[in-house]
Amino acid sequence: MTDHEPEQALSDVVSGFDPGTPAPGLDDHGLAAWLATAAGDLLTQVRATGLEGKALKDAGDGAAHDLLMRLLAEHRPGDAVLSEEGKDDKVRLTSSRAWIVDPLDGTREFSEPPREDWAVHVALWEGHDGEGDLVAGAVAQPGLGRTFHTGEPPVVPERTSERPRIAVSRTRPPAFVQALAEEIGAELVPMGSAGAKVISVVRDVSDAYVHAGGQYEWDSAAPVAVARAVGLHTSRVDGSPLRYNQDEVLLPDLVVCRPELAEPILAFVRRHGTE
Ligand SMILES: Nc1ncnc2c1ncn2[C@@H]1O[C@H](COP(=O)(O)O)[C@@H](OP(=O)(O)O)[C@H]1O
Ligand SMILES: [Mg+2]
Repeated sequence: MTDHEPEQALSDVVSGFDPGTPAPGLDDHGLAAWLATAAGDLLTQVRATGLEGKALKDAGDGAAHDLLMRLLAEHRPGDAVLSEEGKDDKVRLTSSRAWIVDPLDGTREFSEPPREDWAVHVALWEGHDGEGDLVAGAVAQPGLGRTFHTGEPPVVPERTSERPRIAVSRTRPPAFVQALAEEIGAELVPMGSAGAKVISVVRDVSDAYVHAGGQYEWDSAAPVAVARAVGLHTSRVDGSPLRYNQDEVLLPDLVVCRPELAEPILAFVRRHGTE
C-alpha cells in the first residue's frame, strides 16, 4: 500500500456516503437518533480507511461535523447549532431552538481500534433568553451497534453489582474520585468518551459517572438528555442543575448516576470538595 491510499480511501468514503432521508414527519427525538446513527455509520467507514493516529482523529472529527451540519441545515433549517468542531455562532443565544452536537466524542479512543468507547452526540435545547432545557437527545455508540435516544428510552437493567462502579476518564481521572470511591466502597471503571460513560450507567456496566476539571456543553448534553429520560440522576458535582445553551460553554463537571447513589456522592463533595 502506498502512503496516499488512506487519503484516497477517505475522500471516496466522504464523497460516496449516503445517509438516506429521515422518515417523513420524524419528530425531534427521532431526528436526533437518525442524525447520530448516520454520523456513526460514516465514522465507522472513516475508521476503516487505513488512516491512523492524528490523521484518523482529524478525519473523523471533520467528516462527522460536516455531515451533521449539512443534515441539520437541510432538515431543521431554522435552528441554531453549537458543535464542538464549529465556530460558536452566538445566534444560538437568541434562538428558541439550538442543537448541541459533539460529532465525535472520545476522539482518542476512536483512533485506537478496536476500542468501542467513542460516540456521536446530538441534543436539542429549547427555550428563550438562555432559560430553557434539553428536550431531545441521542447518543450513537457504533462500537456497540446501538443508538440510545429520548424517543425510545431504554429500560435500565436491575443493578447487578452490589459494590458501586464509578466510570471515570481513562486518561484524566479527577483525583478526588479515588477518595470518593474509597469512602463509599466503590471501584473505578476507566473508559473513554463522556457519552460512553453515561451510557455505561444506562447499560448497568457502571453505576455512576463522576467528572470534574473540564468539559464543554457538547460533551454532556446528549448523554444527559438520555440519562434523564431513563430516570438517572444528573447534576453538577455541587448538586446544582446542568444548564445548556449558555454564553459560556464550559461545563466542567457532572454526576450521572443511579438515583440511590446521588446523595452519597454529593455528600462527599460537600464535605471534601473536588480538589
Ligand atoms: N479536563 C478536561 N478539559 C476539557 N475537556 C475534557 C476534560 N476532560 C475530559 N474532557 C472532554 O470530555 C470528553 C471525554 O473525555 P474522557 O474520555 O477523558 O472522559 C472528551 O471529548 P472529545 O473526545 O470530544 O474531545 C474530552 O475532550
Ligand atoms: Mg467530547
